[in-house]
Amino acid sequence: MSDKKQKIIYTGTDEAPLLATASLLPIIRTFTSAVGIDVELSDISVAARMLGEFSEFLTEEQRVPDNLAELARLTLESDTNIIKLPNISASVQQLKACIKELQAKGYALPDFPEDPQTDEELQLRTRYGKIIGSAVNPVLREGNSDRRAPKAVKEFARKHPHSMSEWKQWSRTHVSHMHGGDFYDGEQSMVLDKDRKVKMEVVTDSGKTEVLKAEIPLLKSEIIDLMFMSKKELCEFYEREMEDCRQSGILFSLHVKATMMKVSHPIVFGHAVKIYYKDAFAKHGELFDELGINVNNGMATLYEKIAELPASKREEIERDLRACQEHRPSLAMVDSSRGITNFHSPSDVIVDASMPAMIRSGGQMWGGDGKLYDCKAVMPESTFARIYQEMINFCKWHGNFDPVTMGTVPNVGLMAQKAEEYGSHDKTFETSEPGVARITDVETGEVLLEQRVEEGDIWRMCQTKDAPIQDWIKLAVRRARESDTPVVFWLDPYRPHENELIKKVEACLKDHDTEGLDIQIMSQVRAMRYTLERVVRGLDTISATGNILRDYLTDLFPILELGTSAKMLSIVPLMAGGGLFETGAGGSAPKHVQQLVEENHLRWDSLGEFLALAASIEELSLKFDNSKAGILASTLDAATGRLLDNNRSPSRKVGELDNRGSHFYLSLYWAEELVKQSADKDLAEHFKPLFEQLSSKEEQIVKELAEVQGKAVDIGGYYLSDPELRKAVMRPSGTFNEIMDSASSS
Ligand SMILES: NC(=O)C1=CN([C@@H]2O[C@H](COP(=O)(O)OP(=O)(O)OC[C@H]3O[C@@H](n4cnc5c(N)ncnc54)[C@H](OP(=O)(O)O)[C@@H]3O)[C@@H](O)[C@H]2O)C=CC1
Ligand SMILES: O=C(O)CCC(=O)C(=O)O
Ligand SMILES: [Mg+2]
Repeated sequence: MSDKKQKIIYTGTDEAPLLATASLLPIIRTFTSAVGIDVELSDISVAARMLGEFSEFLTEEQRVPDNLAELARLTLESDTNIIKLPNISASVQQLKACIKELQAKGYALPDFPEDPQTDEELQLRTRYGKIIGSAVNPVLREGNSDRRAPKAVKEFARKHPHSMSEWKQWSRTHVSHMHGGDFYDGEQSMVLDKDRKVKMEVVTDSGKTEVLKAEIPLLKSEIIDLMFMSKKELCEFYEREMEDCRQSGILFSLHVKATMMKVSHPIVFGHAVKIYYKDAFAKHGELFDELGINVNNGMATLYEKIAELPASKREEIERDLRACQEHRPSLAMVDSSRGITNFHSPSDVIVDASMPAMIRSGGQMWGGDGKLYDCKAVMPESTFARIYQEMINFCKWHGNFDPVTMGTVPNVGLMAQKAEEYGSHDKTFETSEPGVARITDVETGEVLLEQRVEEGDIWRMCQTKDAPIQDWIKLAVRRARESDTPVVFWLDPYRPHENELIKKVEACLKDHDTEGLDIQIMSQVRAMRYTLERVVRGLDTISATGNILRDYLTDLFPILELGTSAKMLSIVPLMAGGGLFETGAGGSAPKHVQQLVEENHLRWDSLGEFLALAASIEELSLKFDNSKAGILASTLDAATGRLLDNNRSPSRKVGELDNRGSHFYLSLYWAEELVKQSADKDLAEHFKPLFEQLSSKEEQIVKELAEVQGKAVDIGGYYLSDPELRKAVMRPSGTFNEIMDSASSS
């Protein structure tokens, strides 16, 4: 065994995963300390990131280190091993709520400048912008992604299938996307002939040259793309689709990813809201501007701002908004009991999760009356929307999928170094004047790519470096070999960017041993159809995709196959040699916190954490030749399998086993598996007392964990809860705590 320090960095995040960590982390440490592995907690919650960014506003004692920057640095080192739990990708509303909570707790943070005017406000806006949206994952992802349902999880889903609503052939649900004027339509792409520095600029019709990004360093062989979305065509599209939806009497639902596409999608969302409430905006637009209302952040901000107006004015606006609804389609609801529609916030409906949920529900979403209806799922950008229509066609024809018999679709996703659209937000702009948008070589003045844009168009540049592409292809070949499963590269030859990728894939595959492997390249719609034909026959197919489809497919298939993406194994082999282990592919489940606070029951399932932990320990065992760690990893996997088989996962109902109870059973089974194994006698001896105590006290511990439920609890905050209160709530069994604490010190 090597002498180097063996360490796992476990991320402290937000909401349900953070609560679960208060219970699980001490348990993990009890086990890993026996094999020489340290587990260090690194707080990267929204609150911690905010405090890290604005230290100059804080007192000495209030300051915290910039943990995310440190983790980003570590991803470039070969020994790094990080377990990354889901975190909040904050909307503006969430950001403001976090600022308010921290200010109330005595942190003198500046207010969020909603409508920045002065230089100082613009600077603050930029700094807060770093915390908004998907600000963690892209920074840590210095590798491509390998996401799959582990065998035990898939088998469990087959034995205990989740509910699936029926698809009717006569369902009117469908996807609507633009057929022109979108990013797909206007894309241009090129591969760099040499290292260059470029700038992004618009030469306006009025004769100005606006430099929007002064210098972007590019490397030889990387792919760059230039694309735009026409405001005019987007608005015409919305108008047409809203009218079509009204006539057909189904729900209008808009599916965007405003968290990850944090510049473009709020704008795309805002236009939908403004078209829907067109007459009210025509009448009150000036007042809305004066009030600093920006509906790109959702109707919630509008209602909040007009609440400050005199009652008569507010009522007039509300009446006018309601009048618009009369000749518009009904909106899909996020929470019909509270009247929260799809337009409330751009981050309430997140496409990767919302479309699978709709497909799982037989193509229906909730209407304002709390009943389910068919819907028009609007995804303006056509590039990836078509895969959902293909799946809907398949469901209408074949009926819903059956989790008992369906095959599995693991994914190998190109995402390293902010690949493709998901790395483009610092290179995305809304044009203020018509002109020519172009990418120009800073040194030679050579124009590499250019296209015409009009006022209000969204234009952007995407980058995909060559090393991540080569690594992605290698990973796909490796996964095909290791799992003996066919791979389909989902690449569309009609899209310039993907056409360049196809050339690279074809060339690179020649350098790999692909003897006996089934590797194909298909455009997205064909790839979906091909994969689904196999899925219904119980056959497995790896999807090798770009970054957006990685995100979409690793929610879509897991939600259909397993009921949730939280049960996925999600590994990011870092290109520098380390490992990033993401827990599941799901989010941070805000509803779970509400339930805990109201009735002291946490239904968060830590299965994703268990799977990631085993993979993380396994990697350390290989890297440091630590055979004991290898046993710890394999016994953890065995314990997780038993947890599933014995139905010790959290229940949704108060009074029944919850997250904390499932952690107890994991400890019990893990200790037992360690005692049962014969490969390392010392390890078996070490864990024997722990196993004996846990098993003899099982009844009492489960009773203590159940007894506390049913009453409201205080964790001292939402974004910055109190660690002591969190610990008290999440570790309520004195008997269990005593056993675990004494085992870790022994
Ligand atoms: N990797 C990351 O860091 C990611 C972060 N996010 C962020 O998470 C937040 C919420 O996103 P949202 O789209 O609502 O998606 P979530 O995945 O958080 O939740 C959707 C629903 O899935 C179920 N669910 C998800 N995970 C679990 C789990 N571990 N145990 C039990 N049930 C689970 C819950 O259903 P039920 O209510 O029925 O219990 C939950 O309400 C946002 O801030 C988003 O940006 C989203 C995706 C990935
Ligand atoms: O970082 C985020 O906001 C979401 C990430 C995500 O959905 C994913 O990687 O699957
Ligand atoms: Mg996702």
